[in-house]
Amino acid sequence: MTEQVDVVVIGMGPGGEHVAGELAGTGLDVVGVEAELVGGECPYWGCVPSKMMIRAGNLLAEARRVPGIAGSASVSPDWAPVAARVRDEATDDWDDRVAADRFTGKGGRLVRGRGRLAGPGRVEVDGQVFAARRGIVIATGTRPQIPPVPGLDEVPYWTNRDAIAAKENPRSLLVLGGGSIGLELAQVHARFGTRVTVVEALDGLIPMEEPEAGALVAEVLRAEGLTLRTGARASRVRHGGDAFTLVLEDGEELTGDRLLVATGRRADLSTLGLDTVGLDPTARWLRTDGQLLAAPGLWGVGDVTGHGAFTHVAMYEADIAIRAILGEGGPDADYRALPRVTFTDPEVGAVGLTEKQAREKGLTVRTGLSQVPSSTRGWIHKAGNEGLVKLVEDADQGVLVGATTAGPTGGEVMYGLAVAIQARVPVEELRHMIYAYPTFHRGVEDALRDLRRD
Ligand SMILES: Cc1cc2nc3c(=O)[nH]c(=O)nc-3n(C[C@H](O)[C@H](O)[C@H](O)COP(=O)(O)OP(=O)(O)OC[C@H]3O[C@@H](n4cnc5c(N)ncnc54)[C@H](O)[C@@H]3O)c2cc1C
Ligand SMILES: NC(=O)c1ccc[n+]([C@@H]2O[C@H](COP(=O)([O-])OP(=O)(O)OC[C@H]3O[C@@H](n4cnc5c(N)ncnc54)[C@H](O)[C@@H]3O)[C@@H](O)[C@H]2O)c1
Repeated sequence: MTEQVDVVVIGMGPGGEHVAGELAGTGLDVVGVEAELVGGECPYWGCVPSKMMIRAGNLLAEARRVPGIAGSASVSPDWAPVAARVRDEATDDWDDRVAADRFTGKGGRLVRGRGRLAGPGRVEVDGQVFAARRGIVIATGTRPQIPPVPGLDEVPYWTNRDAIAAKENPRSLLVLGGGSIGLELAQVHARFGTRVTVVEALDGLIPMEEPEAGALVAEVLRAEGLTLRTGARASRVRHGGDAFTLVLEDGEELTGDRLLVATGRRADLSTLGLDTVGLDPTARWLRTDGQLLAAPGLWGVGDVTGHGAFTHVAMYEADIAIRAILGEGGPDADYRALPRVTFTDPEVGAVGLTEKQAREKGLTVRTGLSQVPSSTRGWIHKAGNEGLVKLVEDADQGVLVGATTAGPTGGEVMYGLAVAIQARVPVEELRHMIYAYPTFHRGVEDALRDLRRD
């Protein structure tokens, strides 16, 4: 039995839910297919609960900064309210009824199960086949990429899902991977009293961002008592007597009650029936054009496209696909000003290219750097003022192509620079505008002054 509908969306995470909900709201006959929870990784095991944990950890850190500035404070960390908030407020105990009702309330039809393509314009879910008149959208996200470390597949390691669902914070935690997931969760747990060790294979932390930002975060984490091993590869993992042992290539052995593997994420295209529409099921990402089209009548949005594993990218791409499916047209996807925030403390905001990426593109690069502690606001702020602003200029064009803003509210400070990069505001123009005193974003003015040819 084949059922005719207008649109089928496979995967109802932030990207898929947005496409499906908006299109259903226009009166189209939309089927949303979801194998797990409507809402996807972000609200149940990602952004939202992790940021609740970070909010709690940051409160503890702020309280510990009271001495010398505002008297004294005694802090007794307790994970119970954090775990309760994650259960009760963020995830409804991992129940997606509210999200499912939100979609069906717009007129959409939710089909629970695993969807796969069954030829052009057709999707199969557990034997049920839907033929889509207007289009199909693949929004199936990513899952953790587990590295081939000997022994790892035999031990009960944590992924982000276990870490988010944990009712207790462990006494000690090994974190494999010093990217966003690893560092955000590492710092939170350390602030709650867990002994944390981070092992990162590359030479610095958050290696996809500017090395200055990684070095700054490393300095702060070390000062907070975390043990960091960068440029370190695990050669074996063991588990016994309730403890994990990570053996590094240089022979060092690290132990912990829990092991969190946060070594990146990957899309799994192998089970989506892509071969039935002439696409490569062994590809790393679903390749799309500027309108997010992967093949005639087939769109891809979100993590699965490989343009940046962020909820805001999924939502942005969803909007483009919605317009394309409705035949409204509109500009192609433009990732020049793609913003990222690693929600460590200091927060690391970043947008556009890093200096290295700009040089690899053959641009004539000038960089400018300023330090938050030497700005007026940073000096006033005192404890917890670590941070920097780094700008990357295309010197031939006289415009910024990248920026990093680490520090208190670093993610918010980044916004103005994202506008500058997106709108190609001339650096000369940025140099001659007024920056409110004494804000953290005045560090941008200092960094502009520092722009020089290297
Ligand atoms: C710990 C953590 C913290 C994060 N923090 C942030 C943050 O602060 N800010 C930010 O922007 N991003 C953050 N992210 C990333 C963010 O969660 C993802 O970028 C976002 O969820 C991607 O949305 P998506 O719709 O592409 O995919 P997903 O959210 O992965 O949703 C895909 C959905 O598709 C379903 N699915 C897969 N295959 C099928 C199939 N064949 N049939 C039916 N359904 C299927 C899955 O069950 C899932 O529900 C974080 C991620 C993690 C893990
Ligand atoms: N604040 C945010 O927006 C936020 C937060 C968390 C996650 N995310 C998204 O989720 C994605 C996945 O997060 P992630 O932290 O898993 O990936 P990541 O790519 O950010 O970092 C993974 C890190 O693990 C390292 N690594 C890989 N293999 C290793 C090994 N065998 N041993 C030691 N280190 C190894 C990598 O060099 C890298 O630094 C991020 O890229 C990001 O897009 C976003």
